[in-house]
Amino acid sequence: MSSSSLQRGLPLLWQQYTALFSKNLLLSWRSKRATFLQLFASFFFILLIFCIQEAMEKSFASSTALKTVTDPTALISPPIPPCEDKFFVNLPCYDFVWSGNRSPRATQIVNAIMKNNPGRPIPTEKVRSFRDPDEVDAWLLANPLLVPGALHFLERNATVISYGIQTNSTPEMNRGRFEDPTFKFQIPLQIAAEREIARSLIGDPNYNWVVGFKEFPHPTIDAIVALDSIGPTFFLAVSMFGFVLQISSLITEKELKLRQAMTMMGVFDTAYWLSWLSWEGILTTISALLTVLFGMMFQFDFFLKNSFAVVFLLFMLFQLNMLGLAFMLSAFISKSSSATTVGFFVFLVGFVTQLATSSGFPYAKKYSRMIRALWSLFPPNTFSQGLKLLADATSTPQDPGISWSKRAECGPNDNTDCVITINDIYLWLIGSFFLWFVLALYFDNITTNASGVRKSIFYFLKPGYWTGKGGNRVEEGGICSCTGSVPPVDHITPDDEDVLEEETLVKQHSKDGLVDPNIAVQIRGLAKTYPGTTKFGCCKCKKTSPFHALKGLWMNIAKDQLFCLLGPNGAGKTTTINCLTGLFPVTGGDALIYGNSIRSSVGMSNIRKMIGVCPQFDILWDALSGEEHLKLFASIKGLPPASINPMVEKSLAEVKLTEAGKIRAGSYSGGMKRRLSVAVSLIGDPKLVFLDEPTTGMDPITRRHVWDIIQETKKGRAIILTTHSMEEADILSDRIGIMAKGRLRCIGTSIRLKSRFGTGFIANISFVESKNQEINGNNHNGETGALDSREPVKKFFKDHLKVKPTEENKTFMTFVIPHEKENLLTDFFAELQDREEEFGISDIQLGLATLEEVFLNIARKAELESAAVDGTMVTLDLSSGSSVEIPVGARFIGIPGTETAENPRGIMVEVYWQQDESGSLCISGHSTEMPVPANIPVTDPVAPPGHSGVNLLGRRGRRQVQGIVIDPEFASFVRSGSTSSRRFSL
Ligand SMILES: Nc1ncnc2c1ncn2[C@@H]1O[C@H](COP(=O)(O)OP(=O)(O)OP(=O)(O)O)[C@@H](O)[C@H]1O
Repeated sequence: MSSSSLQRGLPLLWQQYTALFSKNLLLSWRSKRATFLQLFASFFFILLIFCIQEAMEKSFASSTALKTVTDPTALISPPIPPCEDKFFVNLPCYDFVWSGNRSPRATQIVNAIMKNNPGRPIPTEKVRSFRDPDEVDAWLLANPLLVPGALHFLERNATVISYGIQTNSTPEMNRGRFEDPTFKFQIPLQIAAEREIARSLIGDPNYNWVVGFKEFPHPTIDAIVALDSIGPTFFLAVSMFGFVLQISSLITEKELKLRQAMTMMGVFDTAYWLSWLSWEGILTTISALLTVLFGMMFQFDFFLKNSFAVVFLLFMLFQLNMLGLAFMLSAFISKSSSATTVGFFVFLVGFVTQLATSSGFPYAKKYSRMIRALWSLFPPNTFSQGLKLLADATSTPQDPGISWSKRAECGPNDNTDCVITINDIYLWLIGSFFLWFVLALYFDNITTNASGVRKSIFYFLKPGYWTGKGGNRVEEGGICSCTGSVPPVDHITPDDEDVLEEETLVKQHSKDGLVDPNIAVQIRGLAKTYPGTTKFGCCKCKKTSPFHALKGLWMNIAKDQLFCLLGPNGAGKTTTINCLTGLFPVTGGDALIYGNSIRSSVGMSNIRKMIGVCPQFDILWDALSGEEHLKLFASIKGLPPASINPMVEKSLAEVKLTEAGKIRAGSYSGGMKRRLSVAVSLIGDPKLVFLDEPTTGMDPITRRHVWDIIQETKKGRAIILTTHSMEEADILSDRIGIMAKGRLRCIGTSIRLKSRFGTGFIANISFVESKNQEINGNNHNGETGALDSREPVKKFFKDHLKVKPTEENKTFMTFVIPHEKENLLTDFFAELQDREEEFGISDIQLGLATLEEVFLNIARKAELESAAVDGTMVTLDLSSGSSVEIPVGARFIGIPGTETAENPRGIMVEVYWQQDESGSLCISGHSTEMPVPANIPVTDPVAPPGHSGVNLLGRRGRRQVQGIVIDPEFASFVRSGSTSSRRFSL
């Protein structure tokens, strides 16, 4: 399938939208628990409100507060209650105390009060008497909470008895019940005192004294009391489920670079956002609908009396607003684990502002419009006011609620200070939703993505953004960080002849404006410097200095060619790929991909249609299967719908994932994930494929299988492959470029590199076992004998080529023959073959050095080059037990202090290097000690920058001895650098 047959324009937008929508649906379906909570959380909260209301009704059972009272019944002569009935009392308590006990008449009156208390004569131990009110006060002060009140009698004369009442006037609340001291205690005590005083004065102990008390007729206070007060908080909590889930889905896609992968596949931002908006919009609508239905199910007047549409719209618009807010906030969050924290913070802020809203702020005439407008931007506030309006409209049985037609009118209960109607609330919610959504899109573009790039602050002012022809240019660094000035990279003329030749060729093409039809990618002086940034955090300033990751790459990559980019960690391979795929803006130079410049937005959008990328890390959704991944990416890429299913089947079969095609990628092994990533990169038959370490984590069999796939797909397209496996590079590549420290160090076919940078030819000589034994005669066991039998061969090599075996055992010997002896080899091996029988040789193999050796050589030289500049040292432990510090990558090291009469120039060793698991260079061993050749004159010791002077162990403190570098490369780096003194000059 060629890029020309891919979908474009509106059909592509629609295809991407439907694919992304299905992806969102699948993700929600696969995380059922979270989706269930999002939809049904309202049920639990409404149930809770219902329970709270029931509990309130129970505790108010003795009061008429929650009942409608139209014809209040009179309370006739209520009795003095027992003191234990009080909410807060210390036992044993008194029902009342009194003063005036020196008056017999008062004593008689009190006795009558106790005896005649309706329904319950008061026992004597429940009453306490005092002489006068002062005594009572002193006692009350010393004995709190022992009595609800006191009576004070004063007999003035035979016909006048004064009395006074003293009560604890604090009203009290306990578990939702209310105790008013006037009704609970004072009135019964007063009635009792007056009744008995009257009887005493009249002299008739049966005198009838009836007093009745009636409350006002009043309507019920509906359960909406609960909804009105706790409703806003509870419904805010309901919306938080969706809010947190939404933020975490968006951030996860950003964090796992899934968004970036989709962008590289050419996803439209519009399709991406619309797919989220519509799916979450559906969930929100269902959740709002269920909230209203649950409210009706629990028979709340709030939900029953207000029109269904009015209530539903309020809940739906509110939840949609919270969604917009979630979209917007997600632009500022980089870790999905922070979603809950952000959700909690928003909830807390919402809770506080809702409290203020419930208390009337700022929806009253005394507050300015401006304050109201600002306040209404935060969805929980408007929602809270909406709930209040609807609750007010159903607060009494007579209130009919708000109907759809009356939504723009002020309710009957709030028309005195009516500044906002439910219709205004809708308008605010719709307006603020669009505001949040537009801000979400804007911030999404101008905040840095997972790769640390963003669009400019005014990107939307560029016409190219709207026409689709450009406007995709990205910048580096966050909006709150200032990128420092980027120092230019010095151009260094390559010292390798092949690299220089390639550079000259590309420069010539570029100068002549020539586009070679056989070239897929032409890299023209590509440079990339990660700018140093200064980030202003809360209390500190973070500074990083600029880093030159690519220092000018020039090369051609032909069509139908697999170009392998090798290099140690940090060489700049991934940076090259990211620049070529448009993920990072380039600092200098350019690259043409099939004639399209990566620096032009139009070029880049053309390039995206013809490339496939398998990034270094697997970019997959754990919850989607292999098949679903391929379908999604194929749809994003724009494959015609009819071709998607056959393509997916074929692709799965190619990467041997047919069986696992329906299994979720989360349960794939590392190798399976890589294979799926390779399959994704090949979707749509791209003309250029980038494979960044595609076989990492694969077992040898699968790796070979993937090699087969790559070999197969090589036909008709260019592939740029990076790998740390030399075997892979050797087998697959048509051409290899080895990079180190941001520069191309060598380029050519595998054979060319081996012959130029390997130590030479490797000759493996195998011996005939029986011949050995024959020569050994009767010494069958002796190793010495076996070795002696090979002496003639050793001598033959030494005499003709001046080489010793690097490895030897009973049955074979290995010799490394330097390149300069190449012209002697034909005659040498011809003679060796002729004398095979004489030497007891069974087989002779001659090969070139391995690519690994070439790679290590190049990496070692690059490390040494940078060690000369920045002084990176490692410790070399010598077999003699001592150790020296040497620059990373140094090959020949002179050991200071080993000069003797026999070896006037001292001793040196050859250091062997290898790559560790992380790809860094480390010492693997060293050769036996040997004298420093006589032709190397001894001068001052080498002191790379950062290392001040030589410190010989024991002479100055306990610092390490620094080895003396005898590598020619190091000498030349140091000479061109800042350090001028060397111990050996070459
Ligand atoms: N966003 C960034 N900001 C600053 N420096 C970066 C950034 N990305 C990469 N680098 C640095 O640029 C250098 C090149 O990195 P790059 O990822 O291209 O190396 P690589 O050759 O792909 O290595 P590997 O084999 O480990 O993948 C490294 O030293 C790295 O630390």
